[in-house]
Amino acid sequence: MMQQPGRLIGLGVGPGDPELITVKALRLLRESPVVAYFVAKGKKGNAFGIIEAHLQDAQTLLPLVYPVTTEALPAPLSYEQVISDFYDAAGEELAAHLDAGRDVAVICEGDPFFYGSYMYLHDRLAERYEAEVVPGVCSMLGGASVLGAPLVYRNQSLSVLSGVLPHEDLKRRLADADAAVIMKLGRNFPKVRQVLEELGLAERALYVERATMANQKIVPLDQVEPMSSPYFSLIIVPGERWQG
Ligand SMILES: C[C@@]1(CC(=O)O)C2=NC(=C\c3[nH]c(c(CCC(=O)O)c3CC(=O)O)Cc3[nH]c(c(CC(=O)O)c3CCC(=O)O)/C=C3\N/C(=C\2)[C@@H](CCC(=O)O)[C@]3(C)CC(=O)O)/[C@H]1CCC(=O)O
Ligand SMILES: C[S@@+](CC[C@H](N)C(=O)[O-])C[C@H]1O[C@@H](n2cnc3c(N)ncnc32)[C@H](O)[C@@H]1O
Repeated sequence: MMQQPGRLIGLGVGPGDPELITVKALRLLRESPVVAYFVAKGKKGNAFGIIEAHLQDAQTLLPLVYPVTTEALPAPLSYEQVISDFYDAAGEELAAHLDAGRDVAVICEGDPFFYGSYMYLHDRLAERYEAEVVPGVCSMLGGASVLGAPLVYRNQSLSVLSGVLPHEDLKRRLADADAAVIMKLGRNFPKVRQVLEELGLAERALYVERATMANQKIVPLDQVEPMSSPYFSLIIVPGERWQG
């Protein structure tokens, strides 16, 4: 008899505070024989840290270690090719478990479909296997809550921007925004702050590192050490308050 394949599950585990995981994510995490997670080389993994207390001995752990995040690559290697090969290999690793009939939960910090690596596995596997995605509280909402910053009033629109954008692109998009969230700071922080200053937005902007995590840090934007900003930080430019 053909083995019934396992299910691929993208599990959002929230922005850091272990209590911000959903009841559904926790149930599916406990029920999954295989738990996969992305992690940078030499790190523990932010998503992993959120859920590790719930793991049981019988569960198989599958760390998916990024071959590169910020390191320069020797020619002829390109970042895109290395990353794409890595996702292909990770997809096949998961497929072996799914073919053997085992469900695989891929845990994701925040929400799986909001800049989450799970998306690249989903794109590779969701047509071959049954896939379920459980949304999570994303970092910008965790960030807004700890910063005490209502994001958008009435008919304002919110722009979510990547700090990786070049200076001029970022400036144009921010100049047009009612309210904005800027993700992916890290080495991009000095450029992002410079753009906010040029637009006169720096005073309205709020900065947080590792929002809702145990080592969360909120620092006034003008006091952030330029090269100390971690990748897991973001900036919020809240919409102008509506005096309703
Ligand atoms: C290259 C760079 C550019 C960029 O962000 O675009 C980039 N990651 C960078 C840095 C970095 N990444 C991580 C750390 C350690 C953090 C720590 O542990 O403290 C550091 C910092 C460091 O190494 O110093 C870990 C990490 N990253 C992702 C997850 C999984 C997840 O969140 O799901 C986790 C682990 C989560 C966990 O631990 O749970 C996910 C993504 N990271 C991507 C790209 C995309 C995948 C590649 C692609 O397809 O391009 C994707 C999927 C986002 C996307 O596609 O949007 C940027 C350099 C910026 C710069 O120039 O400074
Ligand atoms: C690869 S994306 C993952 C986003 C995640 N899937 C989510 O739903 O928020 C990583 C970026 O999300 C932001 N981020 C994720 N978690 C964060 C947190 N707890 N505090 C601040 N920023 C965070 C940072 O801007 C970081 O560069």
